Amino acid sequence: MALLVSSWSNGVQSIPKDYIMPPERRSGDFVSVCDEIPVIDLQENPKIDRSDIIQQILKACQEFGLFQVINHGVSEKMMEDMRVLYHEFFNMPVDDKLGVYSEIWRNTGCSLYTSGFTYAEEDVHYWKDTLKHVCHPLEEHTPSWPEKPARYREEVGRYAVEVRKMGFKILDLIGEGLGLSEGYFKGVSQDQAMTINHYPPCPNPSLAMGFFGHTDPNLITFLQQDQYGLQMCKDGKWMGIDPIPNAFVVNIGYQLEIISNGKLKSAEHRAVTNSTAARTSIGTFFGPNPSLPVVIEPAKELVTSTSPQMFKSYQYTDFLVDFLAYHRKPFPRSGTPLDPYRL
Ligand SMILES: O=C(O)CCC(=O)C(=O)O
Ligand SMILES: [Fe+2]
Repeated sequence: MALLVSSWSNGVQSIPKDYIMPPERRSGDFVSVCDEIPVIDLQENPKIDRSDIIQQILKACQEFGLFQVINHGVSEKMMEDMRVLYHEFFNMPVDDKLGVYSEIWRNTGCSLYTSGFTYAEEDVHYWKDTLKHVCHPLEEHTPSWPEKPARYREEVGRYAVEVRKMGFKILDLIGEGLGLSEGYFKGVSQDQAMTINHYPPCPNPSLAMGFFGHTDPNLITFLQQDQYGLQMCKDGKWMGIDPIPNAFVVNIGYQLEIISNGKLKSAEHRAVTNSTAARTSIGTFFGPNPSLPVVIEPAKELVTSTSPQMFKSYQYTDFLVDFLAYHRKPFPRSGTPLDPYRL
């Protein structure tokens, strides 16, 4: 427990040696907020055609693999309640978090851990603590969630239901745009999990990293952020993502790139820290159920003579094992976790 950054970093003047990234793994000083990252308004509006919105989303997924949505249907009050709740959660006394603490990242159930996937194996640590749990079906999973703050299960449960509605609405728009049959994504998005990353103020943000560069292994992710800190990489260049109040950042994960037969790009992203304020990102991840045998492959509709199959067919559980193994390899790493799946 003493390992949690939020439990020891308050008031420290400099970062411990084992949090100082080697220069090539730091974020560098010249990343600025990019105003080209698409912001898509999902408000139903008689002047905007559904097909226009679909085209905007597809274009964003092809060019950036990431976009923001506003007027998405999840109430601002609920989003604000989440920010307040998680602020309280990460500021609770250490003993109140014991029930969910775990030394390492776990794929199932609920865990609160620090740094990357496996703290004990890392040469350098990341300036973050993470709470992760599964959200669907609710009744099955809420008993594993934190008991404190007392309203946790009720409020987060309501939020998970609303985010699920928004998620499927956006997945339906993507499916329609790709020409897939209605409800195509249902079978590969049965898992809904939340990952809440908390980055306490860091005395030396330029020497430390919050979250290493990665691409989400699941289908699609919806993230709300309360401060600047998220960056994405496009064509080898890192760019900052504007923390638009009450927007969701939507990013494409590896499974959607594969199912779309490469028509949609997944987005590599990372998070930096800052010295003045704690930052908390609240992410919801949709993807195949990691506890069931689910076969993933490019959608048959998207494999044609002019667009040959780009990726193998495989079990999602195998992909997750390879993804983790990749992220446990020492630096420098070559390739990406997607490479072994290309044809
Ligand atoms: O904290 C952030 O903004 C990034 C979080 C993230 O990429 C993740 O949880 O996968
Ligand atoms: Fe991520």
